Amino acid sequence: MSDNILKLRTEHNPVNDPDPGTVPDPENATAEKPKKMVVVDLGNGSEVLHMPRFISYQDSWNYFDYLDKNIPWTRPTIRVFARLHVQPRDTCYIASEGLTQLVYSGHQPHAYSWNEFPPLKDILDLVHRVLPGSNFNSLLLNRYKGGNDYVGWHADDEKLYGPTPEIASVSFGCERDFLLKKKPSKSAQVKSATGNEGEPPRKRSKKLNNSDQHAFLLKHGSLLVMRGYTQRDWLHSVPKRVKAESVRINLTFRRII
Ligand SMILES: O=C(O)CCC(=O)C(=O)O
Ligand SMILES: [Fe+2]
Repeated sequence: MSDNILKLRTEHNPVNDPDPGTVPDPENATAEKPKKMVVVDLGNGSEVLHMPRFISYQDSWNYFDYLDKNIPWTRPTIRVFARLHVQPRDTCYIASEGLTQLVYSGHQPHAYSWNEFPPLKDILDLVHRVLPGSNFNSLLLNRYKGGNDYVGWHADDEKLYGPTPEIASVSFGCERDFLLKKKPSKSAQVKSATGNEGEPPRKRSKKLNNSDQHAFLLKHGSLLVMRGYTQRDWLHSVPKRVKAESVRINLTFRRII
């Protein structure tokens, strides 16, 4: 692919990407519009940022096409609760040199270099610009080929990311729901295991307050950031959706410390 195709702009495109919520500035029609960022305080030092229009519509499709065709996607076999499963989505892993190797669910993905996929470095730059102080050095890519592909409830709480990892997630293509739910507290887990409050543990563990669950629709070109203690205290998932027929590509930037 030629570099020109991927000379991507970050500014707003009024034709492809109308944004009725932002009033144009008649004094300076070319001024870059501030992008909307929603901050959700999850409590106890956990936080989510959501920027639905992070990358413009057309640039996002250019990235989607590049990644769909050029990333060496695989569907590895992973271990979940001592059982082997084919991971229910395609993945690939990129990391800077000299870092601790990532191992998750008994699987050690091959680490490709950023230099092999220059557009990923451009997206990384865009992410660094909206998140001052961030310095990501690895990236897990996911490709969901349709509504049957998913990621189950988990936290990205591997030791190599440290106690308060910041994870920046960029989505292209089919929009999918991204769910967060609070992990049961340690004391609730003990009670639930012993069943000492008269209810079956399964039933009780499903009771969540509204503030203990959140849903975000991750649109084409959006950015979602989890930070603080989100990985310690919360689980997240992208569930199956029968109606999601087309492909979604997701990039999760992380920092290995
Ligand atoms: O696809 C997504 O939005 C989330 C992916 C994810 O949670 C992960 O790769 O750890
Ligand atoms: Fe995750």
